[in-house]
Amino acid sequence: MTNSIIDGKQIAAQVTEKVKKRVEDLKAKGVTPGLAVVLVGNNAASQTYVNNKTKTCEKLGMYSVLIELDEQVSEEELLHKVEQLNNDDKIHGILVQLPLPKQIDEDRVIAAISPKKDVDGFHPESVGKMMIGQQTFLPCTPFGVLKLLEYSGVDVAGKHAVIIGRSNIVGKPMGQLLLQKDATVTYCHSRTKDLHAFTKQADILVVATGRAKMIDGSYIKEGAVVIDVGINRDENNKLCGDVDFASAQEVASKITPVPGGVGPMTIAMLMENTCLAAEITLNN
Ligand SMILES: NC(=O)C1=CN([C@@H]2O[C@H](COP(=O)(O)OP(=O)(O)OC[C@H]3O[C@@H](n4cnc5c(N)ncnc54)[C@H](OP(=O)(O)O)[C@@H]3O)[C@@H](O)[C@H]2O)C=CC1
Ligand SMILES: Nc1nc(=O)c2c([nH]1)NC[C@@H]1CN(c3ccc(C(=O)N[C@@H](CCC(=O)O)C(=O)O)cc3)C=[N+]21
Ligand SMILES: [Mg+2]
Repeated sequence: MTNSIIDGKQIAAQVTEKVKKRVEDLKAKGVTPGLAVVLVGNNAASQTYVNNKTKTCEKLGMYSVLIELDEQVSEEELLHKVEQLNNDDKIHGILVQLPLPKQIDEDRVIAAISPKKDVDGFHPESVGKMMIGQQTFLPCTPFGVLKLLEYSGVDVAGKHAVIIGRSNIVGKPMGQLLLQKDATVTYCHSRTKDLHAFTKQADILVVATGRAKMIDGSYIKEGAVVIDVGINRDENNKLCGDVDFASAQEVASKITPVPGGVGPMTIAMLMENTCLAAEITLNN
């Protein structure tokens, strides 16, 4: 198969270049887009993503604050913090890094974020609007995958898209967004019987399971487009996806690597959403 590797880092750079111009316009009008990232506890992986987010903000001339709370923080304290950020005019976007420790009800925290500042697109109001095709903040990872496909010249309409994974933050919204682009969508998950039978029919295969290298070339139809959302560590502690890249690229026509695929797009779309949030406040 003559395949091409989808360069997520490069496409993310193109997306953020456009955001940078919008940030300059906003600043000329007296508004600096601001993002608050709330990190509870000191999970090493979360720390990396969170650092990427605040670094990218700075590069684009955006304002960013990182709020680090103790692993033991109470739900009440966290909700109080979110409320402060909701009322802070310098902050246009709020992201509470997931997962949260077990004493905290994630649904309550997400629901407490003002939908106007919900740049993750996880609030029930945002999810509902997305479902019915109304303008809203789209969740960054699936939104980033749509952009990757668009920039790579993959036409989604009429294609069979198979999503492995049905989480609220990746799999579920991914299927909805592809459906809105006129794909025929199949969801697979841990209870799916005969996964092969479904994946082998996929023109576009999106893998978001959190299982290192579980999808090898044998699951993939010749010429399919393969999008690997997974971020895992392999036996040598090296970053790897949910797809076994070496065997998958033998059969795929286009494939995303890990790192350098979906991850950088997630960050780019977060920047775009934050910029959009600031533009909306300026126009209201
Ligand atoms: N690149 C990026 O920007 C991002 C990457 N990620 C990464 O993407 C991956 C998925 O994340 P997330 O959606 O949050 O994970 P979750 O653990 O919330 O969901 C995993 C999904 O995969 C399904 N699944 C698990 N094992 C299998 C299996 N053997 N066969 C079929 N389906 C299976 C589960 O099914 P069931 O529902 O039945 O349990 C579930 O729906 C992780 O590696 C994560 O680190 C996540 C967010 C952003
Ligand atoms: N409220 C919330 N919103 C999120 O968007 C969210 C979250 N919680 N919790 C965790 C997941 C994971 N996630 C990633 C973001 C960037 C990379 C990323 O930048 N990856 C790079 C490098 C990764 C590295 O070097 O470790 C790459 O794949 O090339 C990865 C994963 C966002 N998430
Ligand atoms: Mg919890």
